[in-house]
Amino acid sequence: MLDVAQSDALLDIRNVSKIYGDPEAGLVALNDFSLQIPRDRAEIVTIAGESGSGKSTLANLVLGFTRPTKGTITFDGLDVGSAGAAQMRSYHRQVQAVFQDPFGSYNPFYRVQHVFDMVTKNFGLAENKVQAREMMEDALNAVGLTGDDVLRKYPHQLSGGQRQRIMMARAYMVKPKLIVADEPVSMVDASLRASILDVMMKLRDEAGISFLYITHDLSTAYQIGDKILLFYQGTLAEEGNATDVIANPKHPYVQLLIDSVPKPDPADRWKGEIELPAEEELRTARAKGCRFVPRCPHARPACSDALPPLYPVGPNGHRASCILYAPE
Ligand SMILES: Nc1ncnc2c1ncn2[C@@H]1O[C@H](COP(=O)(O)OP(=O)(O)OP(=O)(O)O)[C@@H](O)[C@H]1O
Repeated sequence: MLDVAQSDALLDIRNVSKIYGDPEAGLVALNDFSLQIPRDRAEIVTIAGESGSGKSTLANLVLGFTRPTKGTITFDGLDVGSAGAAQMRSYHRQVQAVFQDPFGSYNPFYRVQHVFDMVTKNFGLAENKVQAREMMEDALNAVGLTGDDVLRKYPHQLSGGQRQRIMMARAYMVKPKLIVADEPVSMVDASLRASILDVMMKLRDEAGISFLYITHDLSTAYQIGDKILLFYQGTLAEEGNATDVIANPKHPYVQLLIDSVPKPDPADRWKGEIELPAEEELRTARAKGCRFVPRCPHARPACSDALPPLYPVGPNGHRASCILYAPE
């Protein structure tokens, strides 16, 4: 993966940690994380990992809903962690969000039209009603829907896939540079999932919109094929091109997750009598080592001394945070 120079990045996350509670001893939801999304080409960056691995924390940080404990997030030169209300307003024109089950928070008595009226009003998108309607049609067409079909309907009259596409259309209407999509496909079945992925890829390729795509589902990341980052308990375990990582995972956690590797060599296992700390202890700001030690078939004493850096393990920026790959 290319390491985009700071000035070239659209989104530039540098050494960001989010610690809940005491900064010295609290729970580390995200640990020393860096990511750059380039300005000159749109890409879909998949963030994957188990429940509690820090994915939503990252989404909330990027959206400015919560601030980093350490590190900086800049977008087009704006320091998202310290921006004021007016700056955040213009920021949210450029960075939109699509969440799972978005209609859960909408009034079921409003027609779909209301969702679009609100976004048009809030962001001052149109000069008049005719222009607003044209923009709605354009946005709905971009996600494979038409206005007459959906605008007059109530949320419960739509399928899960239609609701998600409507939320993509709503985000697209604002013409953002980045969409943070937190589990946009989790509520829908496999065939509709593919159609939402098609929408994301179309918006990437035709509208130049990048995505931070947060999911539990590795098969969708594989279909998209851009960059993937796999989190384990707030730390980045492995990153690279999705096809490389999924075909050839290197971090023992990612190997387990993908379950595509032969059983580890028994001779390689830690055989000594060691007392393993509770996993929550490994997440506190005082913890030093790799958080995967209690579950890792390759664990050795050095793994508890320090969290390994990301070592190169393959082409296209494929890197893994595991001492198995430390240079001799
Ligand atoms: N406001 C908060 N206060 C304290 N701890 C929190 C808070 N928000 C999240 N956490 C903790 O931070 C860790 C990461 O949570 P996060 O929601 O980012 O994980 P996730 O990967 O998005 O999980 P899921 O897939 O279940 O949504 C978890 O241990 C969670 O309990």
